[in-house]
Amino acid sequence: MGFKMGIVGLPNVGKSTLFNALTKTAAAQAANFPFCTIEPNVGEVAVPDARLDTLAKIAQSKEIIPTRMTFVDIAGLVKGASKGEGLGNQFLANIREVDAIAHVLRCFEDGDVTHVEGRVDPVADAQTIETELMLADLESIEKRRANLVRKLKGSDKEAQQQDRLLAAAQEVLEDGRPARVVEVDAEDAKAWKMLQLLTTKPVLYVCNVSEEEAGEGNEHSAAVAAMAAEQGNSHVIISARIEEEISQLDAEEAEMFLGEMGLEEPGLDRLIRAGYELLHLETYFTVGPKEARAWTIKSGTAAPQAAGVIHGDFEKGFIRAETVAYDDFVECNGEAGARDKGKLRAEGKSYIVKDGDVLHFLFNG
Ligand SMILES: Nc1ncnc2c1ncn2[C@@H]1O[C@H](COP(=O)(O)OP(=O)(O)OP(=O)(O)O)[C@@H](O)[C@H]1O
Ligand SMILES: [Mg+2]
Repeated sequence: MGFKMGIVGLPNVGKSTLFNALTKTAAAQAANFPFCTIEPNVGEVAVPDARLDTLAKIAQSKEIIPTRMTFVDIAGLVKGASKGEGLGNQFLANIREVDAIAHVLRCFEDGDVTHVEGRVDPVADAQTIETELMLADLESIEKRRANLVRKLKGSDKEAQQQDRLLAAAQEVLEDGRPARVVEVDAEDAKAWKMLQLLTTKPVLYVCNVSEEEAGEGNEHSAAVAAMAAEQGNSHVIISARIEEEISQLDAEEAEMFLGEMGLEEPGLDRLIRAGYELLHLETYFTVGPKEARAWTIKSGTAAPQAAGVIHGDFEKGFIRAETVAYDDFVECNGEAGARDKGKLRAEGKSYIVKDGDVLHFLFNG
């Protein structure tokens, strides 16, 4: 399925620096994915997961293949983008296509790097961008509702549902709030998502701080943290500059560098994991002597659909899944041990796959 995060923010806040750092990681592992096509501003990034290495060691897998997430580096938005012909609207269309937004906020003071508004104030910047996204949503809602008028005269159920949802979004937006605050029933969830409103996308704030502040952050990132908590959004503190430097080092050098900076892991790993959580994603594994591989599913996915992530035929011909929980797999030192100790379960079509499951699918095909 492929989950996409859009990197969004004002110009010159460090979006491309971050994107470059992220995609350097992917470049190093690109050999594992010979068939993956990458557009210039779109990059696939491996999702770091220490469990995969542990599983590979136990099963003596020849290859380790992490699961991946897509990042899209979107050009800077400015005040008035929602009204802008051409580029402004083009960028907004790019945002429409992503599943979640990584909103980069300039939290570093550096006189040499120009801030478009001439001051460092990430909370105000966040509001500038959110306002543009809200205006863009309002405009598209008005257009769409106008187009629905004719259909509403008949008894088109779908049009009625759309119009009702659009009206609910319009009401909060006119009140100066993002559409994500609208509470949506389960029956409307799909149609709501299909509206692709920009301000319904989950947001992760990325506080881009200076190199010295990568560990603890600063007053600006603290202000963002407070804003995020109030909104129910999450945030990470990162120095895009450092991440870029780290991404160019080999594993050993990177570890030394991190140690010197007093950091436990690259900020990118935290960012990717936060994005994963934001999208309610989970990982299951397939493990054998050939390869140990991680796969991404939405939380709450049933076994046949989880199998479908590997191949459509696995889903169509699904018979059952042999399942070992990650901890059991490690404790029993592999699948054979798990089987001996009765930790290998056979699960049917209604089984909801759990994060960390090691799976083996049986199917007709
Ligand atoms: N944490 C940081 N500390 C200091 N300088 C930084 C930091 N992050 C990025 N920069 C610098 O800020 C400048 C702008 O970065 P970058 O080009 O990544 O921004 P951008 O958001 O992609 O801009 P645009 O929207 O114009 O494409 C670069 O000179 C970059 O080196
Ligand atoms: Mg850029």
